[in-house]
Amino acid sequence: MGRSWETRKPLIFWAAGVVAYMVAVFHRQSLGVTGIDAQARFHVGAAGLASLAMLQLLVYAAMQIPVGLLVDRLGSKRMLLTGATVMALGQLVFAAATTLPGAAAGRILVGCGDAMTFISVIRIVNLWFPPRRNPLIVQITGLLGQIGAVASAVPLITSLHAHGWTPTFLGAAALGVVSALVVGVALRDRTRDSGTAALGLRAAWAEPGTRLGMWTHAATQSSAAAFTLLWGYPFLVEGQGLTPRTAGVLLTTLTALSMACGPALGYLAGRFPLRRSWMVLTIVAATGGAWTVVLLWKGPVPLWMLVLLMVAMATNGPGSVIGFDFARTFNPAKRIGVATGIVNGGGFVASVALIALIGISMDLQGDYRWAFAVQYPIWIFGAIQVLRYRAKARRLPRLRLATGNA
Ligand SMILES: N[C@@H](Cc1c[nH]cn1)C(=O)NCC(=O)O
Repeated sequence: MGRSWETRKPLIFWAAGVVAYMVAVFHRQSLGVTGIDAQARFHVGAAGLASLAMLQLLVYAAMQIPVGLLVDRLGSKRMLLTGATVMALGQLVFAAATTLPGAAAGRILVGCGDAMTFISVIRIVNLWFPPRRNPLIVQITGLLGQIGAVASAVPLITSLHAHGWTPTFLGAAALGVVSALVVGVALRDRTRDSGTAALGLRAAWAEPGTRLGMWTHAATQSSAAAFTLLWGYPFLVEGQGLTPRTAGVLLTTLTALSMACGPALGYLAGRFPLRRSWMVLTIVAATGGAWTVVLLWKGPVPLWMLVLLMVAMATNGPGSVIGFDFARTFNPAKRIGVATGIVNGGGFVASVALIALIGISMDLQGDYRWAFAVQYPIWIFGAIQVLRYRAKARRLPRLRLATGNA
């Protein structure tokens, strides 16, 4: 019994964290899938709806470093429980809200609780699994989170049409109870860190490997994130003249391919840790290359080329996870929370900035081609920073971490 518990407990703890993460992604996506009803309920147009989504993402991004510090001090279990409770509260507020400020308060709470979840799960993986298996397990965590996103659409829309707004979001809030119960019963934390938060933050930031991870996350994930979270559907329907159904199929294809790509990249990153930065640069180049063909195409882009664009962007989410692997291999376990927070925060700040820049560009000149061209500075600057911090990380002597190289 003792032995089998010892071998099973990492899996049980991780599974509890994954349940919490899937519920968090369900909450995160709940505004997107109920957007049309939200516009009617809060008397806002597309811009008002986009502002609510951006607000939630901004709070998520802004919370990454404080939450990372708290994860290091309080452990994953407390943070996952707090995150589940705050998100449930957010959905309660959203269920009752009838005005835009009320809705905004709900989305702020959801963004805040969501911010506590992924970092806490990454810490469970880092502490309980052997280093070689970390990249694959973190990829599978991301993949299972995507299932939470896909699974949110049908139940929420069905419930919205059958029972209406308030009961649907009360139901979503109740999921927080499930998440808290699973974490409360199944997860045990390892010992807490005794260092000070300020020292942890300074040390994690000073480590070039952390910033290598941050720029990896920013350069890889922003294109697909902006596409799936807001601009993909209007680009495909208004910009390319596709039917809503074909646009939906392409977006689903992107998510499905991304889920298939995760384990493959996780395996490669674990097997060839010294080639991780090349994987990152290849992903950025492939994404930039596919977009360049699409943006330069005269007239409507053929469907096969749009499919190739989806294939290239499908590598973005899994590629971004390599950033967390840099954080892990270049930082000791006691500051893994804050290092992961820096990496995750960088990726989401870049994604929010890209979403905003595409919107501003569309308002100014109305052409999707020019609007999507705002991605180039992010890719180019991101790739330069990856090369720069890779060189810095390689120059430092590495005594401590087996795969601490780029
Ligand atoms: N880049 C994502 C992870 C991912 C994996 N596959 C697709 N996306 C990320 O940063 N996740 C953080 C989170 O809170 O979801």
